Amino acid sequence: MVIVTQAIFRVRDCGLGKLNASAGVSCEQLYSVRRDERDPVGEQADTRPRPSDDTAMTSVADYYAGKNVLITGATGFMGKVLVEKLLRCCPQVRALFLLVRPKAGQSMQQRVDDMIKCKLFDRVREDDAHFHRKIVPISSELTEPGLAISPEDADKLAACVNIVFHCAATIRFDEPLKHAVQLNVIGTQQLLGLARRMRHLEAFIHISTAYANCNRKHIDEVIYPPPVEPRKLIESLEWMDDRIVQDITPRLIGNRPNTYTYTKALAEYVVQQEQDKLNIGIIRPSIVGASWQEPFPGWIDNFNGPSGVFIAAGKGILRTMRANNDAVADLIPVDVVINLTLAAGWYTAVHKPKTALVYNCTTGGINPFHWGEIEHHVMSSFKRNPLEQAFRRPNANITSNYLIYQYWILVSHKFPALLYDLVLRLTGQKPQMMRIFNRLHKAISLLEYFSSQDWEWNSENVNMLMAQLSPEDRKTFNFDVRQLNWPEYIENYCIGTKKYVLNEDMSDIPAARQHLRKLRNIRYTFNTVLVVFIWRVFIARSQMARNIWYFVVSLCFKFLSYFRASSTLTN
Ligand SMILES: CCCCCCCCCCCCCCCC(=O)SCCNC(=O)CCNC(=O)[C@H](O)C(C)(C)COP(=O)(O)OP(=O)(O)OC[C@H]1O[C@@H](n2cnc3c(N)ncnc32)[C@H](O)[C@@H]1OP(=O)(O)O
Ligand SMILES: NC(=O)C1=CN([C@@H]2O[C@H](COP(=O)(O)OP(=O)(O)OC[C@H]3O[C@@H](n4cnc5c(N)ncnc54)[C@H](OP(=O)(O)O)[C@@H]3O)[C@@H](O)[C@H]2O)C=CC1
Repeated sequence: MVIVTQAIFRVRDCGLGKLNASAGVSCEQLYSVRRDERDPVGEQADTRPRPSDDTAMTSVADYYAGKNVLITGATGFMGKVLVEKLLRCCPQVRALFLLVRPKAGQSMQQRVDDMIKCKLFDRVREDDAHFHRKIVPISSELTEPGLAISPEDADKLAACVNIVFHCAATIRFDEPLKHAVQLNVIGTQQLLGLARRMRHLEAFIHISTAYANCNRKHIDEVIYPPPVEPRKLIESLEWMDDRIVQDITPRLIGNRPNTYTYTKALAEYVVQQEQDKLNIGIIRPSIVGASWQEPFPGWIDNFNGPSGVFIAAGKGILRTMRANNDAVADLIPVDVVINLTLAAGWYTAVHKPKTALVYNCTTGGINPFHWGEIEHHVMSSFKRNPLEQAFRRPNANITSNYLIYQYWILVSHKFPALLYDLVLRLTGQKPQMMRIFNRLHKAISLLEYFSSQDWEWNSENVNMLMAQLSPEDRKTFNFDVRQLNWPEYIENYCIGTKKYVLNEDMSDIPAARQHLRKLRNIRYTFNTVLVVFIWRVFIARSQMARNIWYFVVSLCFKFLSYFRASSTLTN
């Protein structure tokens, strides 16, 4: 409560801040500190923002040359890809200021060091072994007053930053409303407050979601009126205790499925309020999946959205899910989203649109693919490239029928889990399968809203942006999803979950295939034993079943004798 109150005061303070508020520390002073220890290019780099007349004709990479970029959420899935792409394709970028919080006993510096060691950065490392010198981590917790940035750092940022990419958010579908508001709405307000202090800011790019307005079927590239005035909501949450907030959350979010989409809609409105003072672009990606092409196909590092479902299906745990076979699966590769984001940053800074431009970054209207097709390709891909130690052979079926779904949950999830746990108990081990299934059921129940229906997104601004790019930039910052070959993409996606999420070795595939064959044989044996057992029980109890059995057996016998006789005659 105290945090919310302080945050609101801070936001109000920020609201009074003037665009050119004195930062107290100059950009040169910042680099006098950083240059010695980290930034060898600092001497030559030009920190002054370029006038838009000069930049109007520049390429995207040229625009970012010499710029100081601030990124929130850089340790997240999309943030990492953004950092990588900027460093690789805009090598003249001056510095990347990453707002990072210490987490799980690690300092922000350790977290950034770990992040840049990961495979995602291999290509950047090849090009420039010292790329880390351009990265300047800034300690920040977005839910704290003033983003918990030290006054010195805040002054430095105000003096230097040219472009802001705001990626940080809570993307959990079960986030309590208060926390979702604190991060997604108040955090955004506070960042805008800081942005208003940035004397050389040219663009503020906010990452939203295509589902911010999922209560509508047709979604244009406009900011719709918010479900509630954010200020009023923030004021109310200030005095309400968590229990009350929990009780009223369903009524507040109305026909949106969760606090995530609700708070992202509020955040868009909050960002829009600044369009008179800042050059703003809003990116709305749909369901962000593994990379399509860059830095290499299939890169993914988390269980969010479809990735967790694919892995659970590949491991043979997930056998069914509620989804509409014919609904459009609006997946968008992460590299496409990042390319569009960087291009939008360039366009916003150079062309300075009068109002905030929204970019619906989706595939459904351009190159549609459906959940039924996804199911087919995911299953066949995991049969070709199996995951290690699968629980059962991959075989998931999606259905939109509630009763069929419940039937499969019982027969294919709960019954095997009970059986497996029984075996574990009997062998003196801790039962675990039922617990895993309960967590899986919670996850898929939160996703089914998105897989059971489809939406139509207008993408005029995306088309306009593409038309503005030079042919060269259209290749380097490619977001033309018409070229996306879905079966190939899904295959790489599944392999990516194996390699990068589960850290499995591709050389183990023969052993994994052998394991699947073993599971198939176990299944055949189990099914045969089951059928014989049921039949035996049935025969023992019913005269009619016995008669049918004798009839079938005698028929088979006659059939065999006939064949034997006819083959003797022909010989
Ligand atoms: C072949 C079939 C084709 C059909 C395929 C249809 C796919 C249909 C996708 C629609 C997707 C819409 C996406 C909207 C697009 C945005 O705008 S937002 C971005 C997406 N955001 C998310 O996906 C966040 C969703 N996740 C959550 O909210 C939380 O992780 C959950 C699901 C509530 C679970 O929270 P938790 O219990 O606190 O714990 P957490 O550590 O997060 O995860 C617990 C377990 O659930 C598992 N899990 C987490 N996420 C998932 C997941 N997505 N799936 C499975 N398991 C998961 C974890 O692996 C973990 O397992 P264990 O390692 O414990 O065994
Ligand atoms: N993934 C998807 O399918 C989609 C995502 N989006 C949007 O894209 C953006 C990025 O999503 P994605 O990369 O997938 O999300 P991730 O969950 O992977 O990353 C979230 C980032 O936000 C940071 N963050 C969270 N809480 C705080 C905090 N209190 N203070 C500082 N930083 C914080 C995280 O830091 P830390 O590492 O410290 O936790 C992390 O870097 C979000 O705005 C999301 O709404 C939109 C559509 C789809």
